[in-house]
Amino acid sequence: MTHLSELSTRPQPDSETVGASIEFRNVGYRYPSGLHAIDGLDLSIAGGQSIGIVGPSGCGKSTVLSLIAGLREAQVGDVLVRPDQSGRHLLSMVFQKDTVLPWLTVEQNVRLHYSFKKGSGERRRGLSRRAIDQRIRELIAMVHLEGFEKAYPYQLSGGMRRRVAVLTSVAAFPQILLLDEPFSAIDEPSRVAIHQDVFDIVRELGITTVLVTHDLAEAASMCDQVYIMGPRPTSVFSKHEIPFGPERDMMTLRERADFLELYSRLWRDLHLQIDASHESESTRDDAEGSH
Ligand SMILES: Nc1ncnc2c1ncn2[C@@H]1O[C@H](COP(=O)(O)OP(=O)(O)OP(=O)(O)O)[C@@H](O)[C@H]1O
Repeated sequence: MTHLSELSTRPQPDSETVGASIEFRNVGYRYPSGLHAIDGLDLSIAGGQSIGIVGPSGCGKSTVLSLIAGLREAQVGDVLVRPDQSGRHLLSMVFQKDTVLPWLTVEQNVRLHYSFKKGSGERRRGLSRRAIDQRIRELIAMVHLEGFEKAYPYQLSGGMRRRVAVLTSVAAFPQILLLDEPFSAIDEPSRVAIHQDVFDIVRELGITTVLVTHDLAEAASMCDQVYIMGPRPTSVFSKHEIPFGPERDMMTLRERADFLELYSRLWRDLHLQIDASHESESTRDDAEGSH
């Protein structure tokens, strides 16, 4: 990929561009229906760090993201999102479903989101139309879509559309990026290539990233910490430090013995929680059946 350090768009990294920090303190959340989704959840994410959230199906992972995004409010405990000092756009989200606008080309989609960049006012600050065009081109090059600027989303493969979706979400240079199973619908080789792009982009831009996924290898390769969640109402079952550092080659990482060893530790915990989730579901069914 093209490194931002080679680009004129590179935001000036300084102590202020580190991304927002996020903390959950003993958080509990119930849906208005009464369904208890989260109970006693503690999480701590430093600015610029990437964490992965993995757990049994339906345990409450997406609910955690909606609390960070402020779409829902916890009834118990505190969700603290502390912006950095940069004044950057606070938060962007990428979902599993396509969020690319189908009536705009790749370049127009990226330009639209770039225009959301907080405090940019770049035309007003005297940046010429040509310079902005150059920045848009550079952003597109970051995800290897040169030559597809004028293509519409329907003319792209699933993997390419995902690249555009991720690119639009980082074009506004957010402090936080929330990813909700964003790559699950794409084939494995494309997925690993996109992991590399996203990993490099969020590192370079200093974006705090929270990734919800069912793919343990994805979490282990892209994150600094992985949290394995327990059954609903969910809380953290175990937290794992990922030791692979800021320079990672996604293609070869999966072949390494230390990666496979970590993967098997993660899997062991996830397996336990999947079993626990089945047990608590059958207990719930029994309790409901006895009424
Ligand atoms: N708006 C809602 N009202 C009531 N219950 C909801 C609502 N949204 C989700 N739920 C329920 O809350 C629980 C947690 O949902 P959530 O989507 O957070 O789980 P998840 O771990 O992300 O699921 P999955 O692994 O299947 O993507 C589930 O039982 C779900 O059915």
